[in-house]
Amino acid sequence: MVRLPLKQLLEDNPKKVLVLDGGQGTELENRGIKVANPVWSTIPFISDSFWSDESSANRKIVKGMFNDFLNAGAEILMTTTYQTSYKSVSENTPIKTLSEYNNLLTRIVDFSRDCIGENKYLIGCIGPWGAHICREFTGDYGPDPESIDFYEYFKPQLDNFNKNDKLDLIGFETIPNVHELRAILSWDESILSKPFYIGLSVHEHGVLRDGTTMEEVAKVIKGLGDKINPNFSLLGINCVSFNQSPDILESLHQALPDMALLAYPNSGEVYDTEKKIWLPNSDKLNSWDTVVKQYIDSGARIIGGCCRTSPNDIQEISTAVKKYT
Ligand SMILES: [Zn+2]
Repeated sequence: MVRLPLKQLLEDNPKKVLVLDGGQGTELENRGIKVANPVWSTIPFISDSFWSDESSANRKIVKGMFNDFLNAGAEILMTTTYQTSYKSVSENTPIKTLSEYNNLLTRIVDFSRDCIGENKYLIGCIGPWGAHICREFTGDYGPDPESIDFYEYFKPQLDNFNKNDKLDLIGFETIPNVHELRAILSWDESILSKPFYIGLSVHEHGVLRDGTTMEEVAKVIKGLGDKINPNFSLLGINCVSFNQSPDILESLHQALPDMALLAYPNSGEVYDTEKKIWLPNSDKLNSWDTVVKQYIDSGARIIGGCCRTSPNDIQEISTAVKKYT
């Protein structure tokens, strides 16, 4: 194998910080793919022409995105599978059976691996239950969140990703709700047999979108003691406010000083939920240089960008990571 196993790389090189890619869904949108639909950035992979026609326009766009993130310095990249759960796909596309679904995921992973080559790390990205019901930024999972069968929801995507050696890491992203966090952390190696991380969806006031504090998050993890799945490799924050993200990561570091962390915030623009557009942030307090330095001081081992971050942002992150490691 060309790559060291990711866990080994991080353990053997305590100073190593990996540069992640940027916001794929919004980057594909910038490049002309219409992602406004229930499976969001999965959409280019649903059409047969993506797979049958080497010169398909969407194929060139996705390949170009990976290329530009690589050239900007990304060392670990994601599959574009945030809204590719079996439930979302089978309810909203012509792909209906489990075998068609597995074929789709395998094709996406193969394609992504071909785009990035054997030397880079590949994350199998999985969005939260909230992405299926459009609640990942409220954390509101209804009146009876305890009764949600999270395992049933995630199982088809997990089973596929667990078995795929082209993936180095599974990434649960934008987890906004403590019930979902508890569910994921309750799964043992028979359910999650590959290294995985959890990216939390955190409010700018520093609590999970459902109000759970970072101390409570730490309590959930510490409470598992020896029962914690040894594949649980990193915890962090994603799709959070650029300005607030260094403080949020530091509070996670205070609560869990031994945990390897990761951070990939939004670009610093602000989403206007009424007009449904991104506005420039007139109060951008930080630059990537200062943010990255603070992340590293707080124990971050993987740093990148989430929604609206582009290859230019990844270039700035990469420069800062080189400067501070
Ligand atoms: Zn995002």
